[in-house]
Amino acid sequence: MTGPVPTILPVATGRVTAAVFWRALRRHPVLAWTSVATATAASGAAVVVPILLGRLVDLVVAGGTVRSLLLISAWILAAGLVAAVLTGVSRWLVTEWGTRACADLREQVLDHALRMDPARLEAVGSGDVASRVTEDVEQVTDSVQLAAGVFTSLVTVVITFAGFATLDWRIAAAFLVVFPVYVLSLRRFVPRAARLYAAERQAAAVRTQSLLTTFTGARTVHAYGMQEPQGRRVEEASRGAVVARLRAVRGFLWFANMMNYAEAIGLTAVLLTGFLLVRGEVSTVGDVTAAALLFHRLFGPLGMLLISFNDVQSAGAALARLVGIAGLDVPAARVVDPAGSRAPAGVVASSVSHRYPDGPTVLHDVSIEIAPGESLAIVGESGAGKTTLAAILGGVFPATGGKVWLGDLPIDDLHPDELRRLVGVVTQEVHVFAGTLADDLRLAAPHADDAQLHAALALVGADTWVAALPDGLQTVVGDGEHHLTPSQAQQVALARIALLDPPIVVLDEATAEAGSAGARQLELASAALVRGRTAIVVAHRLTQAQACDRIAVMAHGRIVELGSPEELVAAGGTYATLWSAWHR
Ligand SMILES: Nc1ncnc2c1ncn2[C@@H]1O[C@H](COP(=O)(O)OP(=O)(O)OP(=O)(O)O)[C@@H](O)[C@H]1O
Repeated sequence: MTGPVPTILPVATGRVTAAVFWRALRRHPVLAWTSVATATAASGAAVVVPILLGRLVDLVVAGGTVRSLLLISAWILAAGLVAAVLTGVSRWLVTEWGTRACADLREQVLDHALRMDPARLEAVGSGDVASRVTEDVEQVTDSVQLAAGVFTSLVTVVITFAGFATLDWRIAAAFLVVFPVYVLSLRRFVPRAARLYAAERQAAAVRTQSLLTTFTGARTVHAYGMQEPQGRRVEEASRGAVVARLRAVRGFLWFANMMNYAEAIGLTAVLLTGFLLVRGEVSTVGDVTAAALLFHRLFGPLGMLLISFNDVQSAGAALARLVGIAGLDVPAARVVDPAGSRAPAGVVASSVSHRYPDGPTVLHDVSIEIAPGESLAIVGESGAGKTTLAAILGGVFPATGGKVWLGDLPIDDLHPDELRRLVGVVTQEVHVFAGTLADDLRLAAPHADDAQLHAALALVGADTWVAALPDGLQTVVGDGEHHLTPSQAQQVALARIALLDPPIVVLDEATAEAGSAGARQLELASAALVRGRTAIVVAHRLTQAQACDRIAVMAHGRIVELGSPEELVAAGGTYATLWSAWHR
């Protein structure tokens, strides 16, 4: 049915990352052009200030009049003011531009992460995805300010260098001695930084994964007394992240030092050349002063550009990981016709087999046909493959072999939205989302009104305890809020399915969590949900199986008995033995 599931999420190449980011930037042309225009005007106005200061020096040396000194001072003031205002405006525009581009990308990444094939998500572990949609998104968003700085610095460098060259080309040429220092430092730093930052982000992802595994498996960790080895694993992952971070910082400090050397060399070269030119009377003290001031002005943004290579590399690594998710081949969003979803539909499995990544085959050649409106119970020993088969029939993940049809449609061809409208699944892991109970229920049916929510709760027998909640449907539930018992959480999950009202339901041990009083209640809730639908029920309680039209008995990944409860009891096989034991 599907090939092996890749076990790592892709990271985009530099070219793809740049192309995607460029596309995101181009989506806002007005902001783009106004940003470029104001940044150029701001830099132009700022370059005028040192040039006018040079004039002022020459005027003082030549003994100019007070009026001419005041006039030039007024121009300096005006140019400085214009430069300051325009710089502020351009920074705001560039930040706005970058923020919008990042927001587009973030939405795309989140959308792709949510639409990802669950089998792939399971294979790669949710830690990697979590770290990408949290830490990497945060890093890229934080880098917008940096990118705005880089952009304005770039414009400043170009405009200032042009101003520099108009003063005296020899001084401009002297300034060029800084470039060999820059080039050599960059050539050494850039490839190292790429490696160091990628390693740093990877180590952070490993740490997140290790923490998530520990928290989500906290009960198992406690139950098996695994606190110490698990703690060691987390500690190792954290140490790995710290070491990777320190390596990256050391690499950066070396580079920052090289930038300071370059500044000293550049300023010495400019002043020395200026001194020789003034002595040879080919240039004025004012021009050299202006050149030194321009150099000083140039060095700030130039240093910013080079030093931010550090952060640009780091943000680039994060961006590449985001683009890796944004580029995943996930089904496109489509509007589904809700009217078509309630038509009766059967389920057919043909030669379905399955193996989890790196595991043995746990389902072997399972074929079964469930007619529209028929209910099928799956029973069998622990590990027989009941949950796996139910999950595959419910489209939770695809089988590694064989084919499944829901109604006339191969399950692989169904868009996730269509799939969810066609089949409602309650797995063993029910989750109560943080928020009001009403919000939790409306996840399944966003437009349901309170009366519909109450009706769904009544159907699954939850109306009494919901009525007793402090704020009824508006009670805030979830972690750290009003606690729902496992059986209440199961009922909420069942009520969500009732609201979704799909023609097919897959209920996997919906009664397993509860004590015997609650179990009976949940059994009734499941039975209410099964009525009038095609149903696949993984049944641990045989009374639940007995209420279904047919029962499939599984052992070692195969269906070993199949028939109505009466037929199976009469056949005197495995089910008959189980039933008589249950009855006793
Ligand atoms: N996510 C998984 N990764 C690897 N192996 C798995 C996974 N889930 C189940 N298995 C293995 O697949 C086999 C079938 O498991 P499955 O949960 O489908 O059986 P089951 O009959 O539902 O058992 P139970 O009643 O205990 O839930 C078992 O050997 C189990 O260890």
